[in-house]
Amino acid sequence: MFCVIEVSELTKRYGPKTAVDELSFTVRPGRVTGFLGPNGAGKTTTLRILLGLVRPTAGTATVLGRPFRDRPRGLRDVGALLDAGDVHGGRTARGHLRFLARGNGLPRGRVEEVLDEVGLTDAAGRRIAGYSLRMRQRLGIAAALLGDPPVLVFDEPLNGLDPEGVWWVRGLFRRLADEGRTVFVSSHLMSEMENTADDLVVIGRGALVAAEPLAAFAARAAAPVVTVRTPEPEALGALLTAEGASVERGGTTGPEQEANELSVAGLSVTELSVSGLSEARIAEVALRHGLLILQLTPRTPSLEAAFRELTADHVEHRTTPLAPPPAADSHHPGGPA
Ligand SMILES: Nc1ncnc2c1ncn2[C@@H]1O[C@H](COP(=O)(O)OP(=O)(O)OP(=O)(O)O)[C@@H](O)[C@H]1O
Repeated sequence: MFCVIEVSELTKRYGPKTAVDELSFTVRPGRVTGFLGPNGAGKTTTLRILLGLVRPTAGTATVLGRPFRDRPRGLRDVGALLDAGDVHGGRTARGHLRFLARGNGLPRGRVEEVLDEVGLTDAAGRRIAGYSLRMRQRLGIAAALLGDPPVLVFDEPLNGLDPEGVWWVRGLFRRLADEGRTVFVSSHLMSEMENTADDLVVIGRGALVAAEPLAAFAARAAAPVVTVRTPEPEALGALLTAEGASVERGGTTGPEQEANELSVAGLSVTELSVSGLSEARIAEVALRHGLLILQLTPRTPSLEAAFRELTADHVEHRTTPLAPPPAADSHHPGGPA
């Protein structure tokens, strides 16, 4: 299978801090791939390495088979939005895009096309300093589209967009992917990717957590769990496990806490969390063995909850303020390593 972006054993250390940790994944064309991870997971660092702005400590990151630094075609090969705030505020949007077009040997007419595409034509003569974050995001997307590139990389492009803007960006990504381009989009929110991405690359603390189609991630990580309340947890639990389910035992309530007929019978009730079997199958197993079930409640965790759970061990707890990044090998845009 041809993969446009290939990251292999990539590591980036800043002093004692490992920002990216032996990370390997691939990104395919014709798909929108979400690059997900909690804040500080290493997404921006990975994207900056991919775009040749930061040098890795070890490993490789290639675009179309070569490191980005070795690509002379610039914006014609890869369009990127890294930081929407990283533009000269004194320029107009049109001036900024013309400057980029000139530097990349692109025709001037292309500037008007992308301004129109992102809906900035009317505001194109205004200084960028007066732009809202939303307008800057659109301008950043226009710059990424300028060279009509086959590969597009966006760092948190939905940040600061209103619902209409999010809807528009989603449509744009879909169209770009449908045209056969590679669209790689980072976010720290699964809710943003849920209706946007075809594939997911999930990282935590710089390391890979999952790389698979969104549908596979949903089926695996957000599989339905059935809560079963029963006075016969051992027997039922063993039977369900034998049927292939995975069973977790929850709390038990005694007869005095059960405000129903069971309190009369003097039974304690235990809650089991069962995954891997439907409620109908669970009920059928219980019936077949004459076991009493009091309640069967299916629940499907949200994808956001599944993502948070998966990356919970990988969340960086910033209890002390971060030291400003060193000037060399800057984390901030505009300072290639
Ligand atoms: N230049 C730098 N110097 C020191 N540490 C850095 C530098 N750049 C990034 N880091 C650290 O590396 C880790 C990964 O940061 P990175 O910005 O890549 O994460 P992220 O997933 O993009 O998170 P966010 O969404 O918060 O930007 C963080 O702990 C960050 O503080």
